[in-house]
Amino acid sequence: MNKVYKTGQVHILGAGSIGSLFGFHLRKAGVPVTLIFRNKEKSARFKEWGSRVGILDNYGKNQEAGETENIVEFEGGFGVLDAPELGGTASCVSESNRIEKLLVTTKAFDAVAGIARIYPYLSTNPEIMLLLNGMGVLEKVETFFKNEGREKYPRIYVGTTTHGCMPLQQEFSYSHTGFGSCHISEYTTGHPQMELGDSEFVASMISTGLNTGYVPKRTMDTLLLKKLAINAIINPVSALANCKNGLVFAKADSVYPALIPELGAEISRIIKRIPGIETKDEFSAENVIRYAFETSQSTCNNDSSMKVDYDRGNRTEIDYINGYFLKLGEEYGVDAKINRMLCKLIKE
Ligand SMILES: NC(=O)C1=CN([C@@H]2O[C@H](COP(=O)(O)OP(=O)(O)OC[C@H]3O[C@@H](n4cnc5c(N)ncnc54)[C@H](OP(=O)(O)O)[C@@H]3O)[C@@H](O)[C@H]2O)C=CC1
Ligand SMILES: CC(C)(CO)C(=O)C(=O)O
Repeated sequence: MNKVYKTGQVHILGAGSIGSLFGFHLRKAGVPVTLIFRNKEKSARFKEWGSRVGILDNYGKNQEAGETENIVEFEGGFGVLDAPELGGTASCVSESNRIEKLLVTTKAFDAVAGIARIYPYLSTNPEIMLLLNGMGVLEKVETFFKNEGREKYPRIYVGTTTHGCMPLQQEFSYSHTGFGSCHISEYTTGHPQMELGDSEFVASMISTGLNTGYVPKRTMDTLLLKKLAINAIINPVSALANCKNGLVFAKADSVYPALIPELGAEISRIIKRIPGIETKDEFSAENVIRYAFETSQSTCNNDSSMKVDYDRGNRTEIDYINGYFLKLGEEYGVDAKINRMLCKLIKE
């Protein structure tokens, strides 16, 4: 059995596309996983379904072909947090079974409220890994734990991923449409930086086979900005143009050819004004557009996470993505008019 089998339970807050994808591969690597659903109805449906998650490995293949075939499932392999805050009974949350390792894969705007809800079940020094798009969540999570009266001190990791995953019609089943990578770093303040391999949680994530690695914080800062730029191009355009990631550039070109070049140039101007960004060449307009193009192709069959929400009439992460560039633009004196327009169009 895999070495990581002995590591503690990983709890996943946000068992949607990305949470289920990582949960599935953690289980495959022998890591015990408990999913945390929003309410007891969903948790009951999951148990009735056999506590399994289905993943269709569909990268590089035609999305239309055999969608419901070849879904690999983890039969009865997942625990479910059954806590009163979530409408359950807390039967599985004893003193000795507090949440030690929490993977947060909610949307950016749900993260803090979700953590607050399960706060009573966290151990005193939990490890919390934020694996979500957009910027600004880390600061909010830090503020939450620093609030007066809180007596839990988490070790915090931040991750970013370019895997593409989207829901299938069958609940608890997802299509892994784009095989990307995942990078993780530690952002705990007031603690020495860890060395690779220092954390069983990080080791478990690396064991997933999802092309996951640990990087130093400096590298991660750059990766997070790159991913923000990628999402600021692919996500709103795919939602507004109603297309899969692979068609974002062609659709934008046919409707408004200047959109992506102007957006890329605007993002580049903003990022270059951020003090301390050493790798300014990496953020030339040309490179920003290239990163987005490459990700649109490696996840060509994916519906971006923003498109999924936009189509369903749900709240989107626009404020944490293009809205974040808007805020940076205001701070550094760059008129972020294209980002402003995209925020407005997505919210209309
Ligand atoms: N999908 C993709 O291809 C990629 C997504 N990302 C990023 O990953 C993050 C997750 O995206 P994605 O997986 O697509 O989103 P999903 O909407 O599929 O998943 C988010 C999940 O969080 C759950 N949730 C929200 N609040 C709570 C709560 N309080 N308690 C328990 N569960 C909660 C939601 O539950 P409910 O369904 O009940 O609302 C939902 O299942 C986002 O930041 C996204 O931008 C990054 C790379 C690729
Ligand atoms: C990698 C990509 C663009 C995959 O669709 C994504 O991050 C998202 O959908 O939010």
